[in-house]
Amino acid sequence: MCTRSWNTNGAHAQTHTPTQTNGTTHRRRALIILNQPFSPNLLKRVWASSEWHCCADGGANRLYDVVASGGEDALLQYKPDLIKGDLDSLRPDVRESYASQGVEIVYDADQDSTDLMKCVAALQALEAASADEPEYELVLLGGLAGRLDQTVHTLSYLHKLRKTRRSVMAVTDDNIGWVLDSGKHEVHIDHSVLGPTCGLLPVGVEKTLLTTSGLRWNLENHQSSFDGLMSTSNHLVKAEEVVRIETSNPIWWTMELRDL
Ligand SMILES: Nc1ncnc2c1ncn2[C@@H]1O[C@H](COP(=O)(O)OP(=O)(O)OP(=O)(O)O)[C@@H](O)[C@H]1O
Ligand SMILES: Cc1ncc(C[n+]2csc(CCO)c2C)c(N)n1
Repeated sequence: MCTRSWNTNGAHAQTHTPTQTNGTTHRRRALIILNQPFSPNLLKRVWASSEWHCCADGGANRLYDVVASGGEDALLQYKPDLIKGDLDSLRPDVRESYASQGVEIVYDADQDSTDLMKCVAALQALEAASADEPEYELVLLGGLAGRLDQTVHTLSYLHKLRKTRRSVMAVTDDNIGWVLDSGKHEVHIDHSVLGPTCGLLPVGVEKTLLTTSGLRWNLENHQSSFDGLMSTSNHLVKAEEVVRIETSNPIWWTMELRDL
């Protein structure tokens, strides 16, 4: 059984059993900022709940533009740990500002992998260097809207990442979503932040059998496929704090995010 939620303190994703260190629950979260617009409120929330902050190439422009109006103090408060990519989108003024603050900027010329993949590789290297520490939960800021090829890349990449990472989610001003692996899931819903709409999207699988509770339109051992029934424009039910989903194959779960 996997349990997850998004609460008012920021992204809170939990799958399986959290690691216990000296009797206390220890989770750490990594944030990768992609090159897509986001509101200052959303940034505040996901930044505060993350320990490692990385910008994928032009994601650094987005961070800088949201933060720079707050002056030097804000720039220092929102200083990323790493900027990485082929750096064809990073603006010279942004590069200069972060370089002068001592931010690590890594150029990776590979044209067979995206800037998002390059940043995930950096996170994996960081984790490999402290193998006794628990894996980071990963939050992507952006990636679910904008260019269709990039958006489908996000869907595909997270579908593949489920095999090697326990917890990855993508958040934008309008949506939050992640891949539910085959099995049973509980999603704890904070209705002040999430809804009203949600979707169960069988992308990357031929078909799946779905059983749900807590939704306006529930399914009972019902086949869903890209070619057949897709549960889009479904609704979270206000009276229900938990949505339960059983799926025979991996699917994308998405929820609408209310204005923060
Ligand atoms: N229009 C978009 N829609 C959705 N996601 C995007 C979009 N543009 C960029 N991204 C995400 O932000 C990351 C950084 O993007 P950036 O614009 O800096 O580089 P890019 O050259 O467009 O992307 P890449 O080099 O990865 O193909 C991308 O890897 C992708 O995950
Ligand atoms: C079959 C195939 N299609 C597209 C690309 C292009 N591409 C994919 S990732 C990437 C990096 C962008 O920073 C680029 C240019 C490729 N290499 N191979």
